[in-house]
Amino acid sequence: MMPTPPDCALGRLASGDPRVRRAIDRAHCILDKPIPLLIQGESGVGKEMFAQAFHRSGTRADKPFVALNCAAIPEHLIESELFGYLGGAFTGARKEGSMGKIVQACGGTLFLDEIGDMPLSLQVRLLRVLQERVVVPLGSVQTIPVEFSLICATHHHLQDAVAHHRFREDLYFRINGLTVTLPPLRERCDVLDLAHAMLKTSAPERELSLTPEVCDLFLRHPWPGNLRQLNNAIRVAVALLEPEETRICLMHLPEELLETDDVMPISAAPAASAQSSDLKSMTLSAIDHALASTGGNVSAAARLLGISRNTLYRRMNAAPVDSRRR
Ligand SMILES: Nc1ncnc2c1ncn2[C@@H]1O[C@H](COP(=O)(O)OP(=O)(O)OP(=O)(O)O)[C@@H](O)[C@H]1O
Repeated sequence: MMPTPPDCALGRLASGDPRVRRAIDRAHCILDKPIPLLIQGESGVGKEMFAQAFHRSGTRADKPFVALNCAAIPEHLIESELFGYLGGAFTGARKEGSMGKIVQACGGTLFLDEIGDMPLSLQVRLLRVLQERVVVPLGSVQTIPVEFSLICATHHHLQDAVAHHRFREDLYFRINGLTVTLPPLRERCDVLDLAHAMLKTSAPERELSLTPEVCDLFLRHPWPGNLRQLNNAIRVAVALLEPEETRICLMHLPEELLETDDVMPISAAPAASAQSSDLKSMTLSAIDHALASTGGNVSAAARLLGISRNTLYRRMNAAPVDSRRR
């Protein structure tokens, strides 16, 4: 499998994690081929961002990317949103009708988020569209030919849903040309890389870093909200930073991160002592992760941790042998 070129949108998705890298490379192999992509993973792992990057990397990049979240709208509305309708097709319908997401996506990409939550009755209709490549809007007898690239995403295990008759097997085989699974953030080894990339995006004009305590917390936190939660934490921290400050420390983080962690709560840790205890409390897991994600490059690991190279060497040498085996 060829590595994804770094100059396309898929290649630019920050990832030092081998599972994500493999998902990117596999998806890149089917770019511009008539193979539907299915993206699995917990909420907030970046499924929609992955789908958008996939769309932007292909020849359809300048065509529409049309998304529909099947879990976010009621059953009767999904039908009209997806297939469109003629004016007056049902009570409350717009006078001028609606072309529907499938027709809007023609020539581009249709992204069906939370496909596992699509009601069974609509699954039959979607299957027909995918097989026959035509849409019949509600209230119409005319067929509209459609051509689009399909990406679906779900946090459900679709094979289980098929086994429990909540998802049609024939539709499952239609939509999973290639399945990629994005791991939850707690299992990724590039949490600090992601945090730094998000820092750059949140404050492009500033040279900001994370204190070792923050790195340590980030590495230990279970991140139930995944990348969405990390991104939110970074945005909050940047907003709370004083203009002259350049280091994100614990006091800048959202409270729920500190409450669910065994780090000393901020109420008991005044800002000054939080700063001075940074280095002492930096655990070896932070150092190990930083070294692992930089391929053992001490200078890069020190930059990632927001400390100098010499300080990192001192910290590594001071580490008791037993604790290094943790
Ligand atoms: N590769 C990435 N780099 C930086 N930030 C990211 C990345 N992927 C996701 N994010 C951040 O996480 C947020 C959630 O991403 P996204 O909506 O793609 O997740 P999702 O898995 O589709 O979530 P859901 O299942 O809840 O719809 C995004 O708004 C973005 O802020």
